[in-house]
Amino acid sequence: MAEPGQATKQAAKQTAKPADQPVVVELKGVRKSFNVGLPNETEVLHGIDLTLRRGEFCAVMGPSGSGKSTLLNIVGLLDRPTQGLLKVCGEETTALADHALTRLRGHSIGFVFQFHNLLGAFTALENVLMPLLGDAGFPNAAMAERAAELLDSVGLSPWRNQPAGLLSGGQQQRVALARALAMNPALLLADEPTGNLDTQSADAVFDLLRRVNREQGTSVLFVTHNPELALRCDKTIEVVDGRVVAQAGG
Ligand SMILES: Nc1ncnc2c1ncn2[C@@H]1O[C@H](COP(=O)(O)OP(=O)(O)OP(=O)(O)O)[C@@H](O)[C@H]1O
Repeated sequence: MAEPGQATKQAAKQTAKPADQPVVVELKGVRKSFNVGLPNETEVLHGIDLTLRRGEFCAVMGPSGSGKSTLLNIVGLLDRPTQGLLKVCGEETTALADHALTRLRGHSIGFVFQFHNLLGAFTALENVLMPLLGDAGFPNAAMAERAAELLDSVGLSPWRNQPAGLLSGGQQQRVALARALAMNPALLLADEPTGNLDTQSADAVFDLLRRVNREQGTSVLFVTHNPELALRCDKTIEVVDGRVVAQAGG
């Protein structure tokens, strides 16, 4: 069992990415409360500052209930901060209308979750096609080709016509990653994508994330409870009780 802070200290020793890359995500004093105005109002994030640059791969660690998913939901524009500033891909988001947030999210952000939310009765290929469809009712040849390429890039070409529900957990997570990459997002948010997998499958999914990050310059926020995987990231932040208590690397 790693000591608290060990992962962040060791990550600091790793080589940092160049600091002159453009900023993809910037949070300043972000606070989040739930049940605002009700007797059970609770502040879960207490003023988070965070900068993520193009091509940076940042682990987010911290105990259960510390606010990691809440933070990812805010960065992913699925939820709004109660206070503070959030810039995504250079756009200040806090004053944006819902439809503008949806547009920015769709073009700039890919999500991979612990429970990958694939449609089990649909094939691997169909799952990857979903975000490419947009308003189109049916996929065109270019969409089908892109989905096939994405599945190939995660090593799943032979399984493209398998119903997703029949694939192994690791394979399903790779389909989820291919789906998240469909729109070529600048930012990938991964909330414990390896949490449900055996060590070998977790390593394979992590290696894929790392490869995408290195080859395409995708910035990644990667929530994990696994200190060994955190050590392989460019930087690590530790969130405890809604505050960033340690930051290393970057
Ligand atoms: N919609 C909500 N309404 C009220 N409280 C919430 C809501 N979502 C999260 N919380 C609370 O916010 C706190 C932080 O939750 P969050 O899921 O962000 O933690 P976490 O660090 O991701 O935990 P885990 O590692 O277990 O996934 C918890 O106390 C949780 O109960």
